[in-house]
Amino acid sequence: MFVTTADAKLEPPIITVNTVLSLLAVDYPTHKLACYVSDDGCSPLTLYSLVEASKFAKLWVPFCKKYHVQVRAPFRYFSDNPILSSYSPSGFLQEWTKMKDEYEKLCQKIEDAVQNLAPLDFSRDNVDFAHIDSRNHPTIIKVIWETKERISNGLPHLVYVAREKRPNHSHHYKAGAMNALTRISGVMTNAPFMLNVDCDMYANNPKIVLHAMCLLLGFKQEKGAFVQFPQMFYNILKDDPCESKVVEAVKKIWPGLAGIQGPFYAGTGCFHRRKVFYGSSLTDNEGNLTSERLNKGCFGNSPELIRSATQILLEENIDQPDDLSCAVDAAYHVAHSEFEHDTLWGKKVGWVYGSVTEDVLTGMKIHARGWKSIICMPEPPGFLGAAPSITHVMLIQRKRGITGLLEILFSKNCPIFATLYAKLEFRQCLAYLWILIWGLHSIPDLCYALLPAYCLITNSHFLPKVQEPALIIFAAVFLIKHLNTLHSNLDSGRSIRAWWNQLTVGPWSKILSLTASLFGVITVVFKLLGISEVTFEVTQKEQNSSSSDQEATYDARFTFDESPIFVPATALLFLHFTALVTAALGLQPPAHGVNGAGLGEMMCSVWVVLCFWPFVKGLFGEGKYGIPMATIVKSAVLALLFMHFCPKNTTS
Ligand SMILES: O=c1ccn([C@@H]2O[C@H](COP(=O)(O)OP(=O)(O)O[C@H]3O[C@H](CO)[C@@H](O)[C@H](O)[C@H]3O)[C@@H](O)[C@H]2O)c(=O)[nH]1
Ligand SMILES: [Mn+2]
Repeated sequence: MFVTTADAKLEPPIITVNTVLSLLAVDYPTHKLACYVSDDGCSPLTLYSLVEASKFAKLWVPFCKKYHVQVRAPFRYFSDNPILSSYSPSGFLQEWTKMKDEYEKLCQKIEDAVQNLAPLDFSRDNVDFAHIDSRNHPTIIKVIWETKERISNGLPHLVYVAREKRPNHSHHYKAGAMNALTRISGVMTNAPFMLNVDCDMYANNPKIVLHAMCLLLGFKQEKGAFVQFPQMFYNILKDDPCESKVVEAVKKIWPGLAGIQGPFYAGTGCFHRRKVFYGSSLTDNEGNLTSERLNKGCFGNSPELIRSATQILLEENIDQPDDLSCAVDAAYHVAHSEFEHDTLWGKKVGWVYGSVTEDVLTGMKIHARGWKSIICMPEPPGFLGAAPSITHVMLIQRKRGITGLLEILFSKNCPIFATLYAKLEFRQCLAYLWILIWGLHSIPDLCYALLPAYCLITNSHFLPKVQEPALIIFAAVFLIKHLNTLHSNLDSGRSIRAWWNQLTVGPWSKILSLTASLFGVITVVFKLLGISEVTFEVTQKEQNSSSSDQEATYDARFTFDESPIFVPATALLFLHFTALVTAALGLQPPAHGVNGAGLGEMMCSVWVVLCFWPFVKGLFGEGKYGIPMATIVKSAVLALLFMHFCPKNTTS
């Protein structure tokens, strides 16, 4: 079980701790489990929090198992009061209260450490954390808890890992972290299956491992490379228009994919077959695994790793070390920043490098070797995470996503090649293309958003006039589109209210498109031109335990900063204001006959302004709710430039 975290500030340790606790408490023989936490931030706070959490886990895990607790992430569990029915076993309430006390103490300790109130006690290990720079440090591996006795109802192993980082070595962000974890766990415990989650995705269903094992084991012919649980969120508001997208994906697109080669790998909430990461193809029969493929050039210079990989590939019995500490030296060796040098890691072995959406890329490479993937949607959902509630975070996330997907599209990893030269099925390829070109929508979106303003300013038209019957076609398209969303909303059991939100806030998708997606496209163009590098910006995570206190509306959540990402949309708005004023006052000389702009263009222009309503509010907002002056000036300049280049209509 792998958990990744990268920054103790953006990803508060208490969130990671909750995820880890929910994993330590799953229903499965514990001596078969181990939990590894990768900390790319190399923060003593994270380690301290995990050490404290492991002490709490000794009470928490037995409590969960004794009372069959469903949600085993304490912050979620304690956010509801216990349902005390006549069935509550005697003593439950006392234990519940005690557990809640203990959890609050744990939170307090972590909070104190974060606020720098309590000195962190690393008397044994302080050498490691002295003068740590998170971008330049040696490997730190700490076995926080080790199950000595092989009993099935104890605590799983818990290991903290901060892989070596050096400024002159690319660490490949999350993909690099996953590869380091794969190797470290390979030499330490070498389980044939690996679960990975982001630090904010807790296990919401204690039976997840059993569900996944049912799908991965016990078939005569194994086909499934990984079992993906859909990415779901706990803090989605009622009638949230963003939810409708998620629901649609889960209800329609994922099951659709399941009929081809299976769902995409979503980067979190996924159980992988380890041997797939070691390069095994579906049709490889054991004979293909010659020792030549298991050499240093492939896996790197670690005899322990090669031995463990051999056991996995040949499906031999796995010899687990009696004592994890014996394996720590080997683990340090494989976590070295230079270890991957001249090996196939990141290419044919492990998570694939070359995109900030390493998940889609890695999943595609697995499908290209002929494997299938499996979707698993138990009730209650397997994993839940926090959806970003501030727009700013959403924009970063979307921009990174779009960038990563386009990186794949414009590289040798493009799925078309995988279909032509490897085993990616044609329809699966189409599915990948469908998602990879997502960001390119922003270009037509931009053109369409400019069109009405352009027409009003130059007094030309793109729509038929009111009296022309052709207008019906346009009106009908508009109507049908919205009736269709209404239908799909009602179909998935959501209210008319949700549909209305989608209609009014739905233009959000336009905002995202003309801010984040557009910048994603620009980032990729810059990368292709060799002007700049793409980096993985980690998103801010927050812990909101109950959704009821989140009555905030979407507009109220819209925050701005100096980032250039807001410039195009603001400029667009200025343009439409100018256009509408021009048209209303009839400042443009009328064009010949019926060729001028008409009601249609006006309505479209108003519609664009409505779509960007949060920006209109932003113009008048204050503090983080207002668009900064610098952005306004830049946008105004951009809008003026556009108007300058509009062809002038001269009266003749
Ligand atoms: O250098 C890094 C950067 C990130 N992470 C971890 O990567 C995860 C995802 O980062 P986050 O900022 O939360 O990005 P999201 O957009 O929420 O992530 C989605 O998109 C990513 C890229 O497609 C996938 O890797 C994730 O699994 C998927 O949840 C987090 O656990 C981070 O700690 C690292 O371990 N090392
Ligand atoms: Mn995330």
